[in-house]
Formats: sequence, C-alpha cells, structure tokens
Amino acid sequence: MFSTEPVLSLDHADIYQGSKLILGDVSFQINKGDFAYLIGRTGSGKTSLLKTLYADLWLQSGKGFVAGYPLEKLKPRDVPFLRRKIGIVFQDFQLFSDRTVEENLRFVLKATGWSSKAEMNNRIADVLMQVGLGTAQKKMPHQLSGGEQQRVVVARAMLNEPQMLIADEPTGNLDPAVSDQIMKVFQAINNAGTAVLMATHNYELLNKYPARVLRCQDGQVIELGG
Ligand SMILES: Nc1ncnc2c1ncn2[C@@H]1O[C@H](COP(=O)(O)OP(=O)(O)OP(=O)(O)O)[C@@H](O)[C@H]1O
Repeated sequence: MFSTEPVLSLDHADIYQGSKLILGDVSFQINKGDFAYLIGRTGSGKTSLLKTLYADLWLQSGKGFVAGYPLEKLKPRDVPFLRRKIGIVFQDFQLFSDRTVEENLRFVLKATGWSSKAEMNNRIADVLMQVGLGTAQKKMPHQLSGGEQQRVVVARAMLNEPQMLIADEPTGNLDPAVSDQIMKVFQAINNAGTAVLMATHNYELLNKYPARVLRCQDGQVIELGG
C-alpha cells in the first residue's frame, strides 16, 4: 500500500552523550508507513538515540538520514526545518498552562511560518479531530485529563503533517485504559501514512499492538525477529 521510501535511515551511526559512546554501529531503516517500538532497559540509550534523530544530539560518526536531511552534514540553521518534518512527543505534557488548547496549537503554527487565520483555524480543527478532541479548542489544559492533554500534545506534533512521529515514553504517566487511547491515536496516524517510532517500557502495548521492535542492549540496537 505504501512505498518503501525511507523516512529514517541510520548507517553505522555512533550515538554519543558528550564524549561517552552510548550506542555503536547503529544501522536500521524506517519506511513511510512503518510502526516501530524502541525498547531497552533504563539507561540503555533510547532517549539518546531519539535525540540524535531530531538533532538534539549531533551525529558525530556514521551516517543518518531523517525526513530528507543528512544528520552528519546538518547545519544549526537546518534544525528547525528538520523538526517541522518530524513530530515529537515526550512523556511529560509540555503545554502552556496559561493558554487554551487552541492557543497552544496556534503558537506552534505561527512559530513555523503560518499566517492565514482561516488556514490556522482549519488545521487546528483537523488535528484535534484526528486525536478525538474536536470540542476541546477553548479548554485550558488543567480542564483536561492527563490522557486528553497528551492527545493535544500528539495533535500539536501533527500540525505540520510530519513524515514521522517520534515518541519518547508517550504513555509513561498514563494508566492502561488511557494508554490504549493514545495507542489507537498513534495507529490511526500511522494508518494514514505517518511513520511512528515509539520508545516504551510498556511491554503490554507490544503484545496488544504488535509492530517492529528495535531493542537497545549492550551498546547496540538490534531488531527483534528481524
Ligand atoms: N545529558 C547527558 N550527559 C551525559 N550522559 C547522559 C546524558 N543523558 C543521558 N546520559 C547517559 O546516557 C546513557 C543513556 O541514557 P538514555 O537516557 O539515552 O537511556 P534510556 O534508554 O532512554 O533510559 P530511560 O529508559 O531511563 O529513559 C545513560 O548512561 C545516561 O546516564
């Protein structure tokens, strides 16, 4: 159904925190439409790997390619453009607590170059609909549950129609029923063609929503069953 165009590829990449090698010789590819989990013990390097993909850590050796950008040749001025092509979701909901849902989303659109009020309103309505929160526009974050806030964060990550969603423990603070809702949102996003790479400790989700599994272990990334 989807082409096998890679949205992410790492080729003999070394992932460092400062001068400390965290993961060595990492090679894998994620194609448009793929869903992959990233698992591994605490401290095994999941977050460091994800940070390298959105250029919070620089790729110092090996090659990397994310949404059309070569990581090893990336210039600081490219970083905001790279990040527009990927949506990023963390465990802690980082919404502005003093702004409505709509204002939170509009802030990101303006910061990423949108100017037409009508187009911004349409896009905000679309992404909120996509995460099942079509009526939450005027609400303040504190009026929403944790799961709803996380869905707003996912909606925010989808504003610029990213090629890939990168999520670091997106269900970490949520109870199982609410984690299920987030997973269903991710699946719908994935079915619509956006690749998803999700770091998680939640093995129940892996069983319930099977997909590719990459594991960080002993300084390496291995594909399970691959
Ligand atoms: N800012 C930093 N400076 C130096 N070392 C760091 C930094 N952040 C993380 N590390 C180290 O990098 C290693 C990998 O950490 P990382 O956060 O990537 O693991 P993780 O698999 O995401 O863990 P968790 O599941 O607990 O989030 C650890 O040894 C950690 O101590």
